[in-house]
Amino acid sequence: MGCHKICRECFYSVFEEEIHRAIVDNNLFKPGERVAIGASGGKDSTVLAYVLSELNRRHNYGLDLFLLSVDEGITGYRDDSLETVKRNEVQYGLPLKIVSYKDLYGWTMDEIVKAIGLKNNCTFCGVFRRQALDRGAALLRAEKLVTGHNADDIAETVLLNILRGDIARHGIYSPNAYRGFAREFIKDLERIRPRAILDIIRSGENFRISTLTKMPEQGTCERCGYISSQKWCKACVLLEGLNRGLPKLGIGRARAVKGPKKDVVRGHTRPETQRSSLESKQCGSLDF
Ligand SMILES: Nc1ncnc2c1ncn2[C@@H]1O[C@H](COP(=O)(O)OP(=O)(O)OP(=O)(O)O)[C@@H](O)[C@H]1O
Repeated sequence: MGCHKICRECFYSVFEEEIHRAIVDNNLFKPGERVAIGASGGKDSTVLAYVLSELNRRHNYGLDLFLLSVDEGITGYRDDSLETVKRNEVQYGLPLKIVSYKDLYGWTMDEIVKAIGLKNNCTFCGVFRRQALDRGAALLRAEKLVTGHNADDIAETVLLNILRGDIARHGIYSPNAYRGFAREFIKDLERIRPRAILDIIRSGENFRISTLTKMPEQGTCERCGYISSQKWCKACVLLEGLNRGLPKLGIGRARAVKGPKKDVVRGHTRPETQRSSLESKQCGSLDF
């Protein structure tokens, strides 16, 4: 697209056409597939739900689309956004499925925080959310799950993936602190050169994994049957700790669990507003 300035209408059309091209060029979907859209009620997944349902209609992808929301059980946090998702259900005519931590794990996030305090609650929330999306997709009999991510978040993740190798080796690894650092660094770069974000994403796309690198093998958890590269998935380890009154079980520098079992397709959008605070990132965000 280059660096042309375009008006709002043209932006919409270029944006949607780019997504269509990415879907077609990468054969992301097959006609007749059931696709769950991870719908948090936030801007990224709302854009994703809109664009995917629009393109599905416009280009006859033949997809069965569903909205899938995870209710973490945090008083005053998800309620408003669930209302947004319910509005999207009507606006876009997409069936909505809501799964809750309480139903899936027997604990709300409020109850978890009561048991473990505020220190490690992001770990629980993030791990449980990833698996909840996987479980919800299974309940919907969806072959694919799509989640929404904006360009800033993707650039941060590319940078973090580079930094992590080094940081982990030096034993000072703290994921939340480093995401904050990566975010500020990228914002500084963007101020000097607005294209920096897209360049970082492109360099991430060009990464090649050495054939000598041993990748974790994707298997299933012996306990719950959902995705895991270990005997027990991280969600089961954390849950076991909670239920036994040992909430520290599974917290620490254990290997991160892998993403959802379904193929995951991400909608990339640029955020409308720049978030300024280091702390502003929602905890337990979906890294990829
Ligand atoms: N509670 C949830 N229910 C369903 N899907 C979720 C939920 N939380 C996150 N997701 C999915 O993961 C994506 C990335 O989530 P993340 O927590 O990083 O928030 P975000 O980048 O602010 O996205 P959004 O603006 O959509 O909330 C979301 O766009 C959505 O597709």
